[in-house]
Amino acid sequence: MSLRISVIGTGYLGAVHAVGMAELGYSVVAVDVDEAKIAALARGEAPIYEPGLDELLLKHAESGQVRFTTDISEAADADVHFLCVGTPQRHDGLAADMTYVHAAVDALAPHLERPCLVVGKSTVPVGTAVPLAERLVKLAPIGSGAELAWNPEFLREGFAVEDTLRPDRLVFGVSSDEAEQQLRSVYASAIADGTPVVTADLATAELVKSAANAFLATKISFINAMAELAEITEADVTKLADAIGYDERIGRKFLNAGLGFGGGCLPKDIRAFMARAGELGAPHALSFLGEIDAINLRRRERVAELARELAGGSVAGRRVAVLGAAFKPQSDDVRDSPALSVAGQLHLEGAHVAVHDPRAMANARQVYPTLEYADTVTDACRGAHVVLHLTEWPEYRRIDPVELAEVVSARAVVDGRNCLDARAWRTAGWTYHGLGRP
Ligand SMILES: NC(=O)c1ccc[n+]([C@@H]2O[C@H](COP(=O)([O-])OP(=O)(O)OC[C@H]3O[C@@H](n4cnc5c(N)ncnc54)[C@H](O)[C@@H]3O)[C@@H](O)[C@H]2O)c1
Ligand SMILES: O=c1ccn([C@@H]2O[C@H](COP(=O)(O)OP(=O)(O)O[C@H]3O[C@H](CO)[C@@H](O)[C@H](O)[C@H]3O)[C@@H](O)[C@H]2O)c(=O)[nH]1
Repeated sequence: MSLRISVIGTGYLGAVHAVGMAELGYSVVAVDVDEAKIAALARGEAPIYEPGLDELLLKHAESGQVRFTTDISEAADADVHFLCVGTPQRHDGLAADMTYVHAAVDALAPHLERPCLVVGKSTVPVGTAVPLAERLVKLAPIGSGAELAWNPEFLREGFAVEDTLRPDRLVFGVSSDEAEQQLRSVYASAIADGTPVVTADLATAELVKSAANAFLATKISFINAMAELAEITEADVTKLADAIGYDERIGRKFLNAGLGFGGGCLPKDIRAFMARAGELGAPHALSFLGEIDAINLRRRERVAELARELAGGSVAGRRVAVLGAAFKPQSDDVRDSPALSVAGQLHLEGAHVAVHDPRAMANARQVYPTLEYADTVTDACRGAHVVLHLTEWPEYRRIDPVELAEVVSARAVVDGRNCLDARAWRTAGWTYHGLGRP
């Protein structure tokens, strides 16, 4: 009989994971406490924008391969339960808020009458899983045989469906051979296609995830530190990245200098990692991540500063067009969006900020309701004294600077992602400013 899977938490990770498991042929029940989200998913409507998700969701919701519910007791019969709830940054510090993980286990455990594997996918501080396993066993009915494993998730938003169906690696944090075998059967098709598997203890699996995101954040801040120097020396950080990236030990990926990293993962994960190191008595081990965070946040301030300079010293009373609201292209996610952070700052300084984004306007409006939102790039830029290109949607690269010049008040553009055609913009009479790119 095919495996029965439950997925607890249907956000950016869980919704895709649930649908991905259905695509692999498993019978899936997906649970969330958010009634509106579950109602939308049950209708076959994805509550997030993620390329490829709509089609798969519709197919599997209609066929009943995946069901959505707010009633966690409906997950009781699953063989494998994936925990995909949020672990955001706490409001009172850097550490991860583990409330949702605990609540999910507390709600699920009493229903686990039969042997099953509960698999954590959320990103958690190292040292979470062992006590969580004890909590699970304590709250499950006596003799239920429920066991905990950790299988961190590495998907990228914008490529989430692809990364779920064809992961580049699998990490299984397990306490028994049975747990490993169960995870191997869940992911049998990816493993048959050659996806490498690293099997480890629970702590290693947790640590791998934090380490991966810390490394990615470090790579981005490294190149952005180079961009700071390139800007002063009028060197070109994009060429620098190409040149060092040809060294296979370095690699060109994640060396795109610009406005820096945001989103629901890298910023909060490096902070939680630092906080955890402190709790473990090793604060110095990760103190460099504080600098990685600081370099990253300086990029946002630099773009705000350039906007002020280009607007004649202050943005008060000036019109600023912000192209991009999502934290990255191909996503509607605005969590810790660098673009919106800059937009919000300039708005606070008295600018009239008009934002455009192909997918993230509804989410942006919820977080920054006082900004203006324009349906088209042209409308966002009408009368602008400065245009800020802050999220590199492909359509922004196709903007004709000659046409756009007709609607702005001043031809000044900051390319916060260093990917517009600088020569074309300058030829059309614009003052073009990249970040570490002359
Ligand atoms: N977003 C990503 O690309 C990604 C990738 C890898 C790992 N992660 C990690 O996965 C976790 C989830 O991230 P996300 O981006 O999907 O967050 P999210 O906020 O989009 O989704 C979390 C979901 O969990 C639900 N939830 C909260 N408490 C619940 C409970 N008790 N029972 C059932 N549902 C509950 C929320 O309503 C929400 O829908 C985080 O730990 C994150 O770091 C995320
Ligand atoms: O060269 C680069 C690459 C990325 N970014 C920025 O970095 C952020 C994060 O990008 P990316 O890592 O592609 O997006 P996420 O979807 O947040 O994915 C990260 O976070 C997930 C959640 O933990 C992990 O699963 C993924 O492996 C990890 O890449 C975005 O703001 C990007 O604009 C840069 O500034 N320069």
